[in-house]
Amino acid sequence: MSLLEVDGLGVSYGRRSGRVLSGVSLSVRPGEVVGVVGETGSGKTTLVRAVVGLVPADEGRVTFDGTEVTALRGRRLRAFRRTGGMQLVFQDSLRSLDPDLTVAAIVAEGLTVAGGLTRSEQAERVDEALIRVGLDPALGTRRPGQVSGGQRQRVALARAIAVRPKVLLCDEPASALDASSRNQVLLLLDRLRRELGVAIVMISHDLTSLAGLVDRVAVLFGGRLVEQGPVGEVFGDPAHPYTALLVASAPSIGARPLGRSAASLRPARDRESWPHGGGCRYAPLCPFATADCAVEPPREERADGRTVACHHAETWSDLVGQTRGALT
Ligand SMILES: Nc1ncnc2c1ncn2[C@@H]1O[C@H](COP(=O)(O)OP(=O)(O)OP(=O)(O)O)[C@@H](O)[C@H]1O
Repeated sequence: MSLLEVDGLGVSYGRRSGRVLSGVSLSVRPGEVVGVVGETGSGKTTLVRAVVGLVPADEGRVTFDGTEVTALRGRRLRAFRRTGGMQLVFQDSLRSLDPDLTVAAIVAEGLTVAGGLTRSEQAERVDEALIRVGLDPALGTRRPGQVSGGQRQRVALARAIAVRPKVLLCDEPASALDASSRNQVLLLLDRLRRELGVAIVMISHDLTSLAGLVDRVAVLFGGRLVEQGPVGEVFGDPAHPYTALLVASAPSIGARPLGRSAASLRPARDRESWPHGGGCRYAPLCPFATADCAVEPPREERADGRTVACHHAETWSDLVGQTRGALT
């Protein structure tokens, strides 16, 4: 049973932006960690904002714990948000945390909004959340500018978990940090998932950050999911040429897709004239694309929890190497 179901989600920011997300489907089970990876501008932030109802969807549905979030408006949407079942954690905690509030007041924000707790119960929950993320409750009197970047990100996580959510939506939660603080935040997320049973959707452009943490991964390109499945399978044996390129470009994750070099997967640059119809968004760059890829919507093959949207999913890997000279 999935806790969060995203079904055919489409989003645009007005007519001029065009479709920023199209036909995105994703499901998250209780306690599961799902990674969403994609390059800058692929729509990752838009996806998490649309999931919590901060950006309206213009097609598709988001259902969380039995509630269709995309059908909620106005008062009902605000009431749903107050329950705190889904919590967003942003990349830049210096900007997302109110600089004038103390750490304790920040962590208490969601609890105040949800209501129903006495002052002392609320203070207890704040201390409990700070301890849970590895911070001394004595830090509660400081302001965001008076703690380190790594500590600030922990404060953002403490704020999110204080309301006991079922899903944390983390948008590049560690990418603004130095390597050591980044690792600590990733380890902390892993611990929170184990100790609290909270599901996590983790957005990142960095495969390495996702590799050791997530159960499943979805790959976004140009606002569409090109592939998703168990992380070991997707990173170990990519079914979409774009995923293969990402994996080959991230040697630190230890996977060796097809045993080939990144060069054979290198994007083609000679297809600018190809029509951008309803076909595969990656077609103009894909070294294995044929002309119909650009106009025909790619099939979504589903088997064993894996999905791949590629016309040549079964055959492109056989062409690696042969096509390089011909198409790139
Ligand atoms: N408020 C907005 N108004 C108009 N266009 C927007 C808005 N927010 C995002 N976009 C556009 O939507 C597309 C997807 O942006 P989004 O921020 O979701 O991508 P992203 O994958 O999260 O990128 P990054 O990794 O840089 O954060 C981009 O082309 C962006 O310019």
